[in-house]
Amino acid sequence: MEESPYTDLDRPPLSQRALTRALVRPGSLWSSLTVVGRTGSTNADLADAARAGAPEGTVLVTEYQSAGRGRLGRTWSAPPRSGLMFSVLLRPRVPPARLGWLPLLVGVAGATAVRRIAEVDVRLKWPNDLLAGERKLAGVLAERVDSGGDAAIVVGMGLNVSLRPDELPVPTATSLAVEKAACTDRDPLLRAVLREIERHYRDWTAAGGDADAAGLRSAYLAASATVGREVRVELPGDRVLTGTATGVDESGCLLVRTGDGERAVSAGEVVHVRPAR
Ligand SMILES: O=C(O)CCCC[C@@H]1SC[C@@H]2NC(=O)N[C@@H]21
Repeated sequence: MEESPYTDLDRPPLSQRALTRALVRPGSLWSSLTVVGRTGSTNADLADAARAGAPEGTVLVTEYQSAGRGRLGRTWSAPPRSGLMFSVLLRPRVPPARLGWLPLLVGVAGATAVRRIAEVDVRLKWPNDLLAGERKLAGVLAERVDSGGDAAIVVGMGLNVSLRPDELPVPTATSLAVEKAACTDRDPLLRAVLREIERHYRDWTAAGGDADAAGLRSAYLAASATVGREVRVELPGDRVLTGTATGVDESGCLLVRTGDGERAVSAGEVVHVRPAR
């Protein structure tokens, strides 16, 4: 088996038993919760499980990933037990045009949980990066899986928890420890994130994926660090868009007012230029 490049195991493990007892209950969205010591990517594992017919609400958590996936073809890595890295399998019955709100929903849930448990003031860079100041604390990757029938979507989150400054993957990243969080215990953090996802997901699916009716758009805008700012958006295919971010549409696209009118962006890397006046 491929060895981890890290030797520092001076960090407490997650408790599958306690997490399962707290989260996997009759009537709960979460149907099973598994913690593994290591894997390639929890998103890849749950995509395989989805194709094999795994039910909605399957949760996979890992202490270490050797091939963690990020948005836009990037990677995600962290020393063992230093972060929260998990994926959930969801099968939302909402119109396909509204599915773009699901990763935003998970971002809102993460931000709420981190604020409450860790007492760190986080905001969301569109679509769903959790920022402390302008530095990235967590990211979300949603991947659609073709498993026949309803849409199956695997949503994964990586949250930097106890990484020291020298362990951060890039200078623009941060961790709860670096931000002097009130709590860096991953069990309560994971419980809070999953409970927040469940709460928003129930409201959103009950509203047929309508982000306004579910109160999701207002929650997202309240947490947004992007809307109202001047932005540069690096679009797929080396194109760049500049303008002012004005909102998020019913599909979860970022609306940007440019010199040529308003554009709806469905994918890309946002760079905050400076506050809009
Ligand atoms: O900001 C990003 O680019 C998204 C990062 C998402 C990382 C998480 S870690 C758990 C899950 N499994 C993966 O392979 N990726 C996501």
